[in-house]
Amino acid sequence: MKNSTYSGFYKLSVEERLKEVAEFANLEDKHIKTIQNPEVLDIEKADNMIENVIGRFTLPLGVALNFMINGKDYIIPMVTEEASVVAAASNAAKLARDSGGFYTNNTGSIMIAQVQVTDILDVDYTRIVIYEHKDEILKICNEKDPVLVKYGGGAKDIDVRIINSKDEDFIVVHLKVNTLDAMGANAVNSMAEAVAPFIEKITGGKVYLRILSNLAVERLFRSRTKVKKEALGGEEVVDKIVSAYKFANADPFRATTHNKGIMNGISAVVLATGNDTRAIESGAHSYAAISGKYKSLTTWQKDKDGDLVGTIEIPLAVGLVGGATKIHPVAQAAIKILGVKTAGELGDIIASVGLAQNLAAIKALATEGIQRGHMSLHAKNIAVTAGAKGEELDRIVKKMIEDKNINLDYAKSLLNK
Ligand SMILES: CC(C)(COP(=O)([O-])OP(=O)([O-])OC[C@H]1O[C@@H](n2cnc3c(N)ncnc32)[C@H](O)[C@@H]1OP(=O)([O-])[O-])[C@@H](O)C(=O)NCCC(=O)NCCSC(=O)C[C@@](C)(O)CC(=O)[O-]
Ligand SMILES: NC(=O)C1=CN([C@@H]2O[C@H](COP(=O)(O)OP(=O)(O)OC[C@H]3O[C@@H](n4cnc5c(N)ncnc54)[C@H](OP(=O)(O)O)[C@@H]3O)[C@@H](O)[C@H]2O)C=CC1
Repeated sequence: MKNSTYSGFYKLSVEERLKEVAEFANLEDKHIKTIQNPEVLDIEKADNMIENVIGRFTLPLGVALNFMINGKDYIIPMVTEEASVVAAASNAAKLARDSGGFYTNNTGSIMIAQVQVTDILDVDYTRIVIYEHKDEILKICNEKDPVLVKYGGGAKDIDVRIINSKDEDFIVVHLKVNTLDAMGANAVNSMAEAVAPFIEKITGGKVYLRILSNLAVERLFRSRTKVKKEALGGEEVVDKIVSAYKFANADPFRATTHNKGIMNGISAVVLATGNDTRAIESGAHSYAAISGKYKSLTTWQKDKDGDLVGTIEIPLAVGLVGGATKIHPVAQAAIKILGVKTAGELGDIIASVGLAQNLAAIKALATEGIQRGHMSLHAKNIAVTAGAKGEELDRIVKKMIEDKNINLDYAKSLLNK
């Protein structure tokens, strides 16, 4: 069985690391060449991805190690501009490994599209009329995407909600669509637009907005983990981590930063796999506030043995088909590294990375503080900004950490010396 645990992986050269990952994931030559070549997103492809293209923007692709999820080992590709994120994820996954790593479940791939119906006086009566036409509504939606239906997906159900706004009451029809392995935005938006004339006909109202909701409450991913107190440095550390969680859950100012730490990991995998980071970010923060108060997306508690147990529950509309996932060559290589076959498996992994990322951050915060680990890795960025290269760079980083003086002025003065 494949093992994603490596000690000191970061001490290898870039080429050696890629070789290890290639062996683990059985990467083909084309994937290796893609990862090695920053020019791989050719300008024609880029020009077709967005508008007014004038070039490309490259970011580092790293891998988080040590992840065991549902008994399977994964190496996790992450794209981020922030130092210490990848190290922290690997660190936490290593802590969780002794107790089996992460265990997940999810609610499936139902996306919601909203059709807003206005100019209706008798909203309660009309709501019931719309439900009577559910089968016709679903039929019109499904005619729009026979491919999705062929694979077992498509529009499955509706909800009809009355929204009380300040000026008027209106109706919003939710189309609930199983988008299978697609993120599904284009798929459900097409359905919402196709069904709008029929909804106008049966209600006598006027349809305005027809668009998906990024609050994907029927696409929830859950992950749990347990970390032995010994791995954390004792029960006292468990208590400190639980207390850090309680702070986040009680105070939106802290919860925002706590959840930003979770998204450090989540957005990095979402980006690496060519998925839509804004869709995931907006859904996550909205879900964190679903009770009416903005809270932590994770929970941390002490179990009867004094060990730390944690959970995450988060909407994750990620896909393997569609969007940039199928266009961006590095995203395809990232999917190959993960070895995932379904969007559900990808979501399970991403939720687990979020939980791990949060564990690393709050462990550091609750004990030694964030600066030692984070700033020692960030020191490399500072030394590069100062103009250091090669062996000189390593020496300057070492000296800044030793002297606990990690800033640009000091890096420049060391370089001049
Ligand atoms: C930074 C570490 C990992 C240092 O880690 P360490 O404490 O020095 O521990 P270690 O040297 O024993 O290393 C443990 C493992 O970490 C990994 N690791 C260790 N060093 C490296 C490295 N250079 N490159 C790659 N991986 C590394 C690696 O897996 C290693 O195992 P090994 O390979 O040695 O068997 C630790 O201090 C940590 O996890 N800190 C948390 C850092 C963090 O959360 N950064 C995110 C940015 S800060 C932020 O934006 C979010 C925040 C904090 O505001 C969120 C919040 O407030 O909740
Ligand atoms: N608010 C938001 O978040 C919005 C996001 N977007 C963007 O939409 C894009 C994602 O849209 P999405 O609908 O996923 O992309 P696509 O429309 O590109 O892909 C989905 C389509 O792929 C086909 N398909 C083939 N195999 C499968 C399978 N196994 N499972 C599911 N579908 C399959 C389906 O039918 P068929 O072949 O007939 O197409 C399906 O409709 C992202 O780029 C996102 O950024 C767009 C608007 C708003």
